[in-house]
Amino acid sequence: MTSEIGRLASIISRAAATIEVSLTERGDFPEASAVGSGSKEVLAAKADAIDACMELLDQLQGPSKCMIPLWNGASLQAISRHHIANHVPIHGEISYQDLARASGVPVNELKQYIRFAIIHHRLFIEKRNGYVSHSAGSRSLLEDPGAIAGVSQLDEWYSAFSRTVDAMDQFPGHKPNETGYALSHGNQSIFDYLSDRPAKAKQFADAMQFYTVAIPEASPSFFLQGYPWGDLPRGSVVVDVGGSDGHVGRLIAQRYQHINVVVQDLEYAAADFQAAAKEDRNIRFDAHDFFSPQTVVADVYLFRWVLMNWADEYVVRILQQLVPSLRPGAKVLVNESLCPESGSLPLATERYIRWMDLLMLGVYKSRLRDKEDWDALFKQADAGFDSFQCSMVPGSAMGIVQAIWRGN
Ligand SMILES: C[S@@+](CC[C@H](N)C(=O)[O-])C[C@H]1O[C@@H](n2cnc3c(N)ncnc32)[C@H](O)[C@@H]1O
Repeated sequence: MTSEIGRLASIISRAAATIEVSLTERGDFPEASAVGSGSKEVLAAKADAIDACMELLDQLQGPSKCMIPLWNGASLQAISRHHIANHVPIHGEISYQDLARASGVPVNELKQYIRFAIIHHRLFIEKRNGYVSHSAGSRSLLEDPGAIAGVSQLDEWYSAFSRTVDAMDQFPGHKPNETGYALSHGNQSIFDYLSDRPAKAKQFADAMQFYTVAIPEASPSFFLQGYPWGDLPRGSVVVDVGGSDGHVGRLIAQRYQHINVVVQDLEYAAADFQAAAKEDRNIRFDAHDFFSPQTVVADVYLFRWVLMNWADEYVVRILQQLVPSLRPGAKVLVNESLCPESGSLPLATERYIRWMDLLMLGVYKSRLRDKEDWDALFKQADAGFDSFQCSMVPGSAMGIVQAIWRGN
């Protein structure tokens, strides 16, 4: 009989063989190319290997070690705040002393941050003792604005994580300015904080886009494929509510040119939308606060990664604001992770979803929801919402919730 450890090891070795064949056939073999690309078969093999590796590691380490995560966000905080990657030459290396002088970070602390990042985040390499060079990851912090924003945003969140329980103990309610984020950001809710700081707002919008690329399970491509956009009649209107700079609305508009997309967000996002604008004619931006009555009559109202930012009482109010513009047959779509039963999903997927769930708690005092939660919220918002459907998109960590307005 094979032990659990043997079973996991053989999953890994079978998956590795599939990946290796594909890489050899493609002729590119550096380890980095194993990330994020490949045929359906290869992607499935990678997912199997990742899940089995995580499980095997935990089993080998045992319960005590699992209780003590070797995690500390200070290294990423320092690297991002002090733009440390910018001071490391693209080719070649720099001594810790010179890097300390260039970045303004004291040399001993710099070594601590960088050596943590090398081993935990695969950022930088020390090919020669005392000299720092770029890894693929740290180089992206030099060249890729999305990666820079994504890591900088983690800096904002890290302080919020550490105040999550304080906020729960201090404030029994769910107001956006009574969160771990608010406690660590001058008692401002995240959206008030961003409204007052355009550069941080841009960073937030860029980070949202980066996480959809860096975390393949969160890619909007699943949503594009998993919903029958092509069946919507010519001239249909889709409102992307809380659509930020329009990065998802633009994907819909570009792929389905017969649809007109209206991206709505707070005033501050208008500049980000304009900056990201392409030549598309079938998309526009409207400044709109979703706590005020909806003014655009549309066929579909989309909330992607939006309602999970709000506690139940706010979600009900947001949905109610749609009612004046809803016509029979109009659809409301929610695209975000659904709260799964414990142990019901592959390990890596569930870990990502639980991370997201606690992020929602720390930053917004909100949560991810399951099908029953969504049914109840739509019914509470208005009895005119009907025909609930709730599904996970295969391969993704995101769900699609749909309610249809039958009228009142
Ligand atoms: C987590 S982001 C998601 C953005 C985008 N839908 C995506 O998928 O990346 C939430 C968005 O809700 C917007 N938002 C927050 N409060 C809002 C309000 N009262 N009215 C309209 N948009 C709001 C924020 O500005 C932000 O762009």
